[in-house]
Amino acid sequence: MLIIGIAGGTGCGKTTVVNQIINELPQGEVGIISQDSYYNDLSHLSYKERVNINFDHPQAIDFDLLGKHLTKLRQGKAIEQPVYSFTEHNRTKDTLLTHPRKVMIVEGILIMTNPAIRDMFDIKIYVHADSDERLIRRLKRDINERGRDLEEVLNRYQTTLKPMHDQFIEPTKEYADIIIPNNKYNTVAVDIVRTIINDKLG
Ligand SMILES: Nc1ncnc2c1ncn2[C@@H]1O[C@H](COP(=O)(O)OP(=O)(O)O)[C@@H](O)[C@H]1O
Ligand SMILES: Nc1ccn([C@@H]2O[C@H](COP(=O)(O)O)[C@@H](O)[C@H]2O)c(=O)n1
Repeated sequence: MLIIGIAGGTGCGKTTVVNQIINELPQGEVGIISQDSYYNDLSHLSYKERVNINFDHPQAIDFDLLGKHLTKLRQGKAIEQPVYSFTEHNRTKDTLLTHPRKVMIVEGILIMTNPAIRDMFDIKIYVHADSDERLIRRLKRDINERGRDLEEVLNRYQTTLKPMHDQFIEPTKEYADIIIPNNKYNTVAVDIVRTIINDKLG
């Protein structure tokens, strides 16, 4: 199994790049794990308390569970990937049965901040987009798809998102084997990663 980690700040285009990579690859050969599925279970907190959580700090992630799941997948065993709700700020009761594949892609803002998780990646990719571009994308996406408003996104940006990005996320760029510039759609970089994966798939 080849495990590829794809990190980068919010709105840089990780999910989009992953979808572009797997598009045109044989179905059933590549699996996806999203870091968002591994936000800590916050069922013990009220909605009001959950809203105030710093979701951009490494401590917001259940890296133990993510590590256990990646180990199981490497052993050829299926896992029950949690399903996350951005409107509830919590895991749902659902899980997604995720089977091991020849290539597993793990994507998320904080996945390279944890040394044990980082070590599990055979290839580490960092997607870069400038912070103004990321903020614009995030505003549009969170308002259109994640039930947020302008005030919420800007407030979160100033209080946690930007400081956590500078402190924890951007520094993980130094661990990357490949950095994908993504201010514009980057089909060349996507093709290169797809070629590497195709090689592995034989
Ligand atoms: N290169 C790009 N140029 C313009 N918009 C993009 C680009 N890549 C992604 N987007 C858009 O930006 C938003 C955030 O992208 P997404 O892939 O969800 O980022 P991430 O997973 O890194 O947070 C989405 O609405 C997506 O369609
Ligand atoms: N309840 C939550 C949990 C996380 N976020 C934000 O999601 C961002 C990470 O996801 P991307 O798809 O953008 O990589 C992160 O910046 C958190 O602030 C949230 O808004 N609400």
